[in-house]
Amino acid sequence: MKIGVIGSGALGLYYGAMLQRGGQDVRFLLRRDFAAVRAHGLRVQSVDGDFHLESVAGAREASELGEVDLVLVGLKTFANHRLVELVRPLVGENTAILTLQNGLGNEQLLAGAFGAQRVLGGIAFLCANRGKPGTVLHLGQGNIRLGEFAGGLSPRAEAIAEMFRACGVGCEAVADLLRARWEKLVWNVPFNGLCALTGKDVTELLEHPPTRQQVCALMLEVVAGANAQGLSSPVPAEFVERMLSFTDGMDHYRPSMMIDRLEGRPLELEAIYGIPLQQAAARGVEMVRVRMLHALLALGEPGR
Ligand SMILES: NC(=O)C1=CN([C@@H]2O[C@H](COP(=O)(O)OP(=O)(O)OC[C@H]3O[C@@H](n4cnc5c(N)ncnc54)[C@H](OP(=O)(O)O)[C@@H]3O)[C@@H](O)[C@H]2O)C=CC1
Ligand SMILES: CC(C)(CO)C(=O)C(=O)O
Repeated sequence: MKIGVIGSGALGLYYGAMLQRGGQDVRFLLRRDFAAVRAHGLRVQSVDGDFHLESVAGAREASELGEVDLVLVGLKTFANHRLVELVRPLVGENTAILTLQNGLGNEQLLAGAFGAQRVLGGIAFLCANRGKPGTVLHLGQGNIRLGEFAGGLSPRAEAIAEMFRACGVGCEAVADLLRARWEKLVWNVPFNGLCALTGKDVTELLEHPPTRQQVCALMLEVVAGANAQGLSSPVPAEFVERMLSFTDGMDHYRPSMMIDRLEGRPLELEAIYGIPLQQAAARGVEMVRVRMLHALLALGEPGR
């Protein structure tokens, strides 16, 4: 498969590298890493074993990548105002577009520009950070759950999931993408925001009983928001316990929103807070703690 990666940071470089190592024809839209990758290839430092790709196809302009079978989107959502123009040159008659970004609203944006039938979304359970230029750090996890924006289990989603698995990435096709997106928000809403706001990592938050309790309360609010959306089946309250014990297993992980705040970049507030708050409120669920967290995060944004 010809695959084009738009947004080649921690997530885009990691999955793109795995797919290339597994035999796919991958090309990357590169910015910060362009010169390093051109000179030395791409290095993946991974908990599953390091590897190096000597020859990597990359360009600084999307128009140089050519049409592909599959576009993988790994932009931060705060760069979504550029998303459509960056993806457009890669789209041919049969191109599918898979966004692995966090939060809500990304598939809608792509569907509005390219048609809902082209668009898939994926939820990445990945802990990856950027290393020095030309290097990506895979700290843990990596499984993906992906599905059609239009809903239902399609042969195309199954085939893409199979391709990821063949390249060493755990991947499952799901029929209800919206449910999977809300489940991911159960993790992202408390941890991304609280870590960005406090400068504490996930382990520090969970080892302090009062903040653990707040994490839990935030998760329950998101579950209530999710269950107002008419999902194929409700997200059970026990899901919160599962997310907490999953995170207990992470060793001082710093979510990317925390790193963005520490490094002075904008935060993915609209996709992870603004749109979920609107969608929950539209169905009669007011997520009060989430609203407070969103307000405090927005207050600290650059330029405010
Ligand atoms: N990192 C992770 O483990 C996970 C991330 N996610 C989600 O995946 C998405 C990507 O996250 P992550 O990889 O961490 O983010 P990064 O900041 O590491 O990567 C984003 C990439 O997009 C590039 N980019 C931004 N604007 C443009 C533009 N106008 N033109 C070209 N490239 C551009 C950046 O360029 P430049 O090289 O100049 O910085 C960077 O390479 C987010 O939605 C995140 O929430 C989801 C699960 C796990
Ligand atoms: C839940 C986690 C940390 C990794 O599985 C993640 O995907 C994220 O940072 O968004």
